[in-house]
Amino acid sequence: MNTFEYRDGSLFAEGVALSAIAQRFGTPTYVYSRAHIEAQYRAYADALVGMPHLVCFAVKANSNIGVLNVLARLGAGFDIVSSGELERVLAAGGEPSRIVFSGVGKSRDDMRRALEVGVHCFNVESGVELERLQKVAAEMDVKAPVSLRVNPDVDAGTHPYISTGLKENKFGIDIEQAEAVYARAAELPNLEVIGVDCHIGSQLTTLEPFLDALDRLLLLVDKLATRGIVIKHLDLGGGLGVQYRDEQPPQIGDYIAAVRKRLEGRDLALVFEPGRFIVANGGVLLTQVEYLKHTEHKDFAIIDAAMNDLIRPALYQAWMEVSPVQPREGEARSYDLVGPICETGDFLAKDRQLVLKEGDLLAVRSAGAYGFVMSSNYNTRGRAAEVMVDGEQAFEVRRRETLDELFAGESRLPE
Ligand SMILES: Cc1ncc(COP(=O)(O)O)c(C=O)c1O
Ligand SMILES: N[C@@H](CCCC[NH3+])C(=O)O
Repeated sequence: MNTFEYRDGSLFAEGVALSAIAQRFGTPTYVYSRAHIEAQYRAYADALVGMPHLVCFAVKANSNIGVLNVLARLGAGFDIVSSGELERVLAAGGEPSRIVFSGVGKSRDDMRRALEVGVHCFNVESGVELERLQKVAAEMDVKAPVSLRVNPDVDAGTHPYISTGLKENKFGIDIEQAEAVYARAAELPNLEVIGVDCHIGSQLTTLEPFLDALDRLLLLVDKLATRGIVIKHLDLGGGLGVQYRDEQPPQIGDYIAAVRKRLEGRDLALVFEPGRFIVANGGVLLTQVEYLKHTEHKDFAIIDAAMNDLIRPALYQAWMEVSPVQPREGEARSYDLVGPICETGDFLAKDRQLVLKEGDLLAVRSAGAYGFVMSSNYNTRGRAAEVMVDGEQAFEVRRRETLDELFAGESRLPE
């Protein structure tokens, strides 16, 4: 589904021209499409119809409260990794009983708050975390629902920084050790074992690694059953890839059909934690050309968005498609699109054939996931605004950060 399309020579987000958004809210600005986010969530949920399931949006991919609210209204669950994300979900109207809590470093405060509001499940990533959770739950005199995140040692075939299911990664419990840790969990009085969890990586473009991991999890579920440990749900994490350039990620329907087949005859509910799939192609980063700088070796378009706004190209050498908002006629040149930050790694795209003039608007596509959430204040740049388009209307769901807000909390030393 493509919600960003040209009409009469101008790029639109649903019914709103991106040029109008730039005029009203300035640049750089993230622009999201409600219709896209809803359609992607529904595609996941619809594929699972007839099986007990929970689609928990991975909040780390885009934690804007407007975005979370759109999903909460559809009845989505949420996958969180901090109490900050927990508070965002609550502020957005998310249902605590549909929250799963992932992450290798949950603090005692994180655990207390999640137990207080009553999350669906803790995805526990180590034996030491399990012992801590038992202690915190005992102090509160409650039972904590628990899944162990196992590391199935499969190669997701994705960028090494976003691959999480290999033995050498910090995530999860080695599948070889999992039975013993489950046995311990079953002994602990303030824990209730309910699931098995895994997440092997992000931006996967083939199904095999998902299905290999699932097969390994099912073997574990059977072994646990012989010990009398009954697993109620399988959490297969997120990770389904999207198209940034010419990738051909699997269709959600094919993925779920393959999962369905493997679960036939079993009494298991399913949990998924998709992030990128729901939001990546539902967002663009809108930016303006400040200068065109021609050197003997290169043509640079210096734009007002930078690596602090969108770090994916610098960090993962990620390809982000760039489209002119109002394309011009003329002879294209090969531009590197670079920001104002004092780093050679500050680029959003390289060697793009474009016809540009100073002041032109550009849309960096597929920026709805791991965009704003990974932004920083490097070079004392305020964070971009975020706008949600809903049909013919555009709402500012986060205003541009002012310098006052940026400095808040800092102070001089006493005289
Ligand atoms: C535990 C966990 N769940 C879900 C996700 C979401 O992944 P994706 O955005 O690739 O769907 C991640 C990020 O990779 C993760 O670490
Ligand atoms: N931030 C990464 C994905 C990380 C997934 C989180 N476990 C990206 O932009 O591709």
